[in-house]
Amino acid sequence: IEDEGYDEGKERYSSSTVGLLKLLKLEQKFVENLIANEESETIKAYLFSIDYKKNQSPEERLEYVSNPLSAFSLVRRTHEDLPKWNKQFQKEMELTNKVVLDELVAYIPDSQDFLEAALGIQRIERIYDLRIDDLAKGILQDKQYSIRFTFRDRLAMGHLMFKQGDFLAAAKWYRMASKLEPKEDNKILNKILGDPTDILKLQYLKALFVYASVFSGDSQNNDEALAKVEKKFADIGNVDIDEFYLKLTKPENDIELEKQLYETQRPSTDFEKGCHGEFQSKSRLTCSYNHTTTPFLRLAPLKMEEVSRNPYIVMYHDVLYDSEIEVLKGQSDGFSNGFADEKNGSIIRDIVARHVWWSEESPIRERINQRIIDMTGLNISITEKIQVANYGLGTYFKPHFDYTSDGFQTPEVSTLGDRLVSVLFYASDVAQGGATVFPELKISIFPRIGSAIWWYNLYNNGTSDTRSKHSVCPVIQGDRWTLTMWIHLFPQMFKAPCLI
Ligand SMILES: O=C(O)CCC(=O)C(=O)O
Ligand SMILES: [Fe+2]
Repeated sequence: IEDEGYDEGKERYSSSTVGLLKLLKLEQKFVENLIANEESETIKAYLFSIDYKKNQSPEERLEYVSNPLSAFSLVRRTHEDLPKWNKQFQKEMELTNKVVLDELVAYIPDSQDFLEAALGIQRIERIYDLRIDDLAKGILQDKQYSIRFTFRDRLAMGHLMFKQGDFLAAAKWYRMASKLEPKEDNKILNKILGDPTDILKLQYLKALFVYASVFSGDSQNNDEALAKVEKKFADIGNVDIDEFYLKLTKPENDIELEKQLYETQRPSTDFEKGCHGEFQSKSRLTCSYNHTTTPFLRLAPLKMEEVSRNPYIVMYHDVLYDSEIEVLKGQSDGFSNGFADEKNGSIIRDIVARHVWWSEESPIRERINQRIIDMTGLNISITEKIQVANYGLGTYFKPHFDYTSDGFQTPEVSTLGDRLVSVLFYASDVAQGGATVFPELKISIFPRIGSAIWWYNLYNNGTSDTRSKHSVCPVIQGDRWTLTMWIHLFPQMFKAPCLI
């Protein structure tokens, strides 16, 4: 992460489906500029390698970027391959629009974005306890998707995990790459993108040896093991490597190896259990129509479901309308990039794309404000902002608190007090993953379009309630949209005097 420094101005395509759609569009523009020369073998090979023609309609495109495997593929091939293809096209062809191609290539994902995409895949694997061999084959939890990781995708995951020092994961990915290697032995591809077979062999063996050396106690840690292995391999010739690799990949040996690689199991944390949907659903508290919080509700009561009584968490259904969702998604032009975990040494919890929605005058904003008042009975100051968030490839939120003693200071807090209540609207369904989890309370809530939850972050006396700790599980498959508002303490002075 440190390599290139963190450049906030750069597009983070992988952190939101909005970003990924932009990237897909970029690739499609690139293709459109080649179509005139469609007969060329090189272009044919390129179009084949990106599975062009699959994503014609907006629905298909959204589906494509909502799947972590195809999303990763997209980021990888635009980052790694596109510049090489471009170079080849420029050299080989009489293209009228060479400048356009160069211009498009200038916007490809950088290595930070590429790494974020790999970390998203890793996060899905870890948090949902998936097997890498399943993932590579398009099996996500119990669902088999038609999308598979290609040879180069698998190899790239291996390299990135290796670089992260996760040698077990690297070995698992290299193993999966080795299974596709002969089939994708495509001459044109290898000529233009390079033939990584030798690298695969070497890296696969290195990853295995490093892992085994630490696992067996031969080395104290990864660094020591890696140093030993590098030294050993420096003396070995290619013939030995080939021989070793051949042995390793023999079916009978591979089966044994597979067992060993997947042997160790780690118990799930409470957050992860929540993500798996393992928490017992609380015996139904109450489901009812709320027609008392505000006078308006007498006419149009809201569907309310208590999630927890102490601390109080409540869910409302059908409180955000499709027409409103359309409008708030339309705000996505102003999205700021998602952040990585680490930024200037301080932990940043937010890796999703966010947009702060300030426009107080909009009638929609007023309606949503009113609905928040109807649901909570609290006083919303006009200076409170609403945030639209859109998630991307395996993006999530670490367990955190919304009150600002968790290390966050916002200008509102000094004038409005701490964040008493969090209100969260779900502006989409999520096909797989993406639950909101309260690990201390053993509660998880899976997004349902149009629903909202709200909860207290502070006790009645204004001090922090640590039970409000919550997190967002990585999205596995889907397009997650939310709307968040924090209601601050001071404006409740007269609304709910007993609070303070
Ligand atoms: O989207 C969610 O489920 C929760 C988001 C959240 O925790 C936050 O915005 O602080
Ligand atoms: Fe939060």
